[in-house]
Amino acid sequence: MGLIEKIKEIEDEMARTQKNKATEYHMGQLKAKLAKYRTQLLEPPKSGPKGEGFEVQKFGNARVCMIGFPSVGKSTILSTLTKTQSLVAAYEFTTLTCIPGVIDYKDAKIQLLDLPGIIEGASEGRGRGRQVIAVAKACDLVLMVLEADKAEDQRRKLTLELDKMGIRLNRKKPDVTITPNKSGMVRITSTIKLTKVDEKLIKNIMQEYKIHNVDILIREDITVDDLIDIIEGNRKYVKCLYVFNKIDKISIEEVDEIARRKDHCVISCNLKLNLDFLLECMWDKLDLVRVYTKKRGNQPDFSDPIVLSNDRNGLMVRSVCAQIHRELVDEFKFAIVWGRSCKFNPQKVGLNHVLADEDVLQIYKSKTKAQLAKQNKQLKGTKHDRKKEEKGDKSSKK
Ligand SMILES: Nc1nc2c(ncn2[C@@H]2O[C@H](COP(=O)(O)OP(=O)(O)OP(=O)(O)O)[C@@H](O)[C@H]2O)c(=O)[nH]1
Ligand SMILES: [K+]
Ligand SMILES: [Mg+2]
Repeated sequence: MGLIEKIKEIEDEMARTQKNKATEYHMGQLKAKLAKYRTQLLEPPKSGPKGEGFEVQKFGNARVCMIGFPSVGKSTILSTLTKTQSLVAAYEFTTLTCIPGVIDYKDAKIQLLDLPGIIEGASEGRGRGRQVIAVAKACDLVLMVLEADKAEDQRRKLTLELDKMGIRLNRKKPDVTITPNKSGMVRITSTIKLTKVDEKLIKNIMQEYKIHNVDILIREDITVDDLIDIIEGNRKYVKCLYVFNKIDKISIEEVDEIARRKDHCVISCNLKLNLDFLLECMWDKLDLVRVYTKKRGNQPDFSDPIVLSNDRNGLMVRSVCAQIHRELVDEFKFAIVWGRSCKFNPQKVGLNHVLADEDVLQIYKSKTKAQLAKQNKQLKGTKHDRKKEEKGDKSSKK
């Protein structure tokens, strides 16, 4: 039996099983089994053709991709927001590969990826769904593009497909730490009351994974799925913005209601409606921080910031140095900062100072290794000369 069939079998059994307190433990075990098969499915094939991925070179300060059903308007969005033209047509699967474009926004460059449409069953290999979803895993933000009049159904299906491939949208990694011990048992500590799992259920799951010697520290009211996510360890927590396109097809009342929801943006490419707001939403969601560097006595270059990602690189001065030059962290002496991250303006700071958007930074270096070596050489040289002179003095006195 292939993996897909095994998965199907467990899914069928889960659908058949009534959900109640008595079946809770069995359901937990089924979920763990399912997760294990799905992880196997995610592993690249050991032999045979790997299947063409959609590798596109990273560019710019952040990467955003568009995921959606066919013909929801992904290519229209790319062609509208960037200088790149991606083929737009009324038939499904117009786009067959990954097409990158660049959005210039607030001095930053954001790479936007147009992708083929995906359909139900994508995670199990229908169409090029698996490759498409793999791209989403490596992005800073997913735009889930939905057709306004079919949006809820599309959203539910897409979320499920992404979920099956280990992508959790707009969620944080559950606060659970599992550390090995030598006690020969599973020890569970929780800092808050657990209402969705009990000790027996947790131990059942651990047994399913054949994990016996661990301490589990739980700091939030987790579900079985959260626990499995932590054990599997390969989940990706990705930000998502729900983009409702073609709002020209629904009523103004509906538009108004959707527009008020968190992480939602309503647009119409045809009517060129709200596209500026889409950019603003993307920018807010990406949460990028721009830092302008300046040289002593000069004005900062406000057109060319160093862009830091709030979650990936961290916001410390150290990250800026690392982006400028590999050795700058070692050569760093101190920096002076103007801006919102400071108590005083300007302020002298070290490598661990946390920067804020639009800060201005002036870095002072200590001498580089090469400079130090040169200095040493010169010093040696002068010592040598002095000795010579001294010797000369002595001999002349003789
Ligand atoms: N009514 C309406 N139609 C739109 C809008 N935006 C795009 N379309 C149309 O939707 C159709 C599909 O657009 P595409 O941009 O090719 O869609 P896609 O998502 O890239 O499609 P695939 O590449 O096939 O997955 C085209 O006929 C567009 O003109 C809109 O805001 N309103
Ligand atoms: K299309
Ligand atoms: Mg397209």
